Amino acid sequence: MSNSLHFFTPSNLTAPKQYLPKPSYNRWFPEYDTPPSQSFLSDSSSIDVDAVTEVELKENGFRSTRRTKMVCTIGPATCGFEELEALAVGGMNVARLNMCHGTREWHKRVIERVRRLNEEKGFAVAIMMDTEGSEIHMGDLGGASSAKAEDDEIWTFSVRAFDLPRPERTINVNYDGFAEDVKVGDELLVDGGMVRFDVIEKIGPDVKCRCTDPGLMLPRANLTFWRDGSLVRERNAMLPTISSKDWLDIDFGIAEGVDFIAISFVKSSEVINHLKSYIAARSRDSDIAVIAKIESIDSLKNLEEIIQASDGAMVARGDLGAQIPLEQVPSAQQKIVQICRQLNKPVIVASQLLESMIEYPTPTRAEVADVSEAVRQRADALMLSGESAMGQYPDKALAVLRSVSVRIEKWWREEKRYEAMELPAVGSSFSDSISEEICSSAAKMANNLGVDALFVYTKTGYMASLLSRCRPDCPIFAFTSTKSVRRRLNLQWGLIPFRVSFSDDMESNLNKTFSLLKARGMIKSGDLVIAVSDMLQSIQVMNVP
Ligand SMILES: Nc1ncnc2c1ncn2[C@@H]1O[C@H](COP(=O)(O)OP(=O)(O)O)[C@@H](O)[C@H]1O
Ligand SMILES: C=C(OP(=O)(O)O)C(=O)O
Ligand SMILES: [K+]
Ligand SMILES: [Mg+2]
Repeated sequence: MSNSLHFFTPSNLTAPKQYLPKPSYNRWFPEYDTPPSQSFLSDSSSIDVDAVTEVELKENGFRSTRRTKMVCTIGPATCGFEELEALAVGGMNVARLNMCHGTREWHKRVIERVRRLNEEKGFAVAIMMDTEGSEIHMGDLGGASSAKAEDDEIWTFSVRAFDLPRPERTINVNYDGFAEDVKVGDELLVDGGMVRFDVIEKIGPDVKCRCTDPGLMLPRANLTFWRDGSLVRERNAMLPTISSKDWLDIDFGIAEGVDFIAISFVKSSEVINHLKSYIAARSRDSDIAVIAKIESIDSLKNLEEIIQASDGAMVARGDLGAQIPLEQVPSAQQKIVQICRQLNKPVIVASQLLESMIEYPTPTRAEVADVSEAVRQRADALMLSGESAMGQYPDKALAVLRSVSVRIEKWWREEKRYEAMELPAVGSSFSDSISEEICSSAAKMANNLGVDALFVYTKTGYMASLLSRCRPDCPIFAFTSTKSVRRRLNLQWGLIPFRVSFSDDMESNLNKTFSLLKARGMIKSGDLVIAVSDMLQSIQVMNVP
């Protein structure tokens, strides 16, 4: 059975495509026992599918496959091949490298391991490089894992570099103008208020401070200072969003072919546009996506233009919570997630999701509620930071994200709890508008007809993102012909990306993918599927033969 609706654009009106040729399945029938590594040869009869997704699909069935994607920050706890593999098995879709920490050599080795994992074990883990940015932070504590400040203690914050061992109660600050900028009487906050000091005296490059709220300070913790109840940010506004060290890291990221570059402390859309042209001029395929981190007051002011210019955004609650009152972070998160959805950009909710799991094997009830809320908001992805980078239980933390996601997504579908979100038109051309209409109609049909899966054939990934944006009840199988597009689609809600070569002939594409997926036990005869593509603007409803 096959029903199709066609929407002709001016271009395909003049050259209508031959449609509905006779199906021929056997040609495409793959070997059952091809190990993932061998299916990576880009011959036309192979399909690349994430080994973990395949297992999840078979275990949970179509409908209960996880829709929310997972990003893990890689650090000392997870940089080894086996630890990376454990995260990949646990469902990590994107590995994040935070350039605040470690050397380029260290990051290069991690990238190589992730690549090897993908090649040898059939994963499609994407890589995100996150810039350091030029905000003020402490030094690395000379190798110590933390420093404890007690009430009333006097500590020295200084721009001087110290010889090791680090003098007692002394903290190095990365920013040369620090001692000039602070004033006696300012309040100095470490990591958004985890530890607080009053500035009591300035002696040349040294700033003496009295601890007013004791606590643990971690290496390279963020520093902000407050005067008369407001954040002092004049100087920060003058620092470049992308520092000279960041540009070197970006060159490194381009050379390594990372999939995403996340930019810290974005203030306006200009820097995003600049970086995008920089990347386009330097990387041949220019398929590195740029993610804007929303973590400053300025980024909140220019939210829409920043998100519009970017390929995605991150709600970076760590620094955001240091710049705006904590009680405003949840509404900012809700707003950022909503704008991203409306502008069709993937959004990551980050920082402290399962903070207690850095030390403990189970999360707090409040953390589970926080993760649930992000899933309920239908964010594209959740991110682990310290939990996976340096925590005791990275795999357990990932398992919590996974199980909470699957549970909340199911609850949402069963209870139909979604408020219908108004999705404004995002495209600029008539053809784009048609694609949007096709995707929203296909998603609606999929919900109303209770289909098993949406199939989308997409060269650039755009059509897949439009379907994802509708957050349909069924999973979306996204077929694309390049590895890089497939890895990038990994960040988007509900997409199960496959790499497969296909032609302009939809009927043969469908037959080919049906038989490839049937052979792997991922679909079966009789399953109801709705298919769309960006080559032929049509919606087809069909049972798998
Ligand atoms: N590449 C790395 N090398 C060493 N430690 C790291 C690395 N990446 C992350 N970490 C550790 O994990 C913690 C949490 O990571 P993240 O949230 O990305 O950084 P930050 O705390 O600087 O915002 C860091 O504070 C640091 O202790
Ligand atoms: C993710 C964040 O950025 P970073 O870890 O680089 O400070 C954050 O501030 O929440
Ligand atoms: K960073
Ligand atoms: Mg940050």
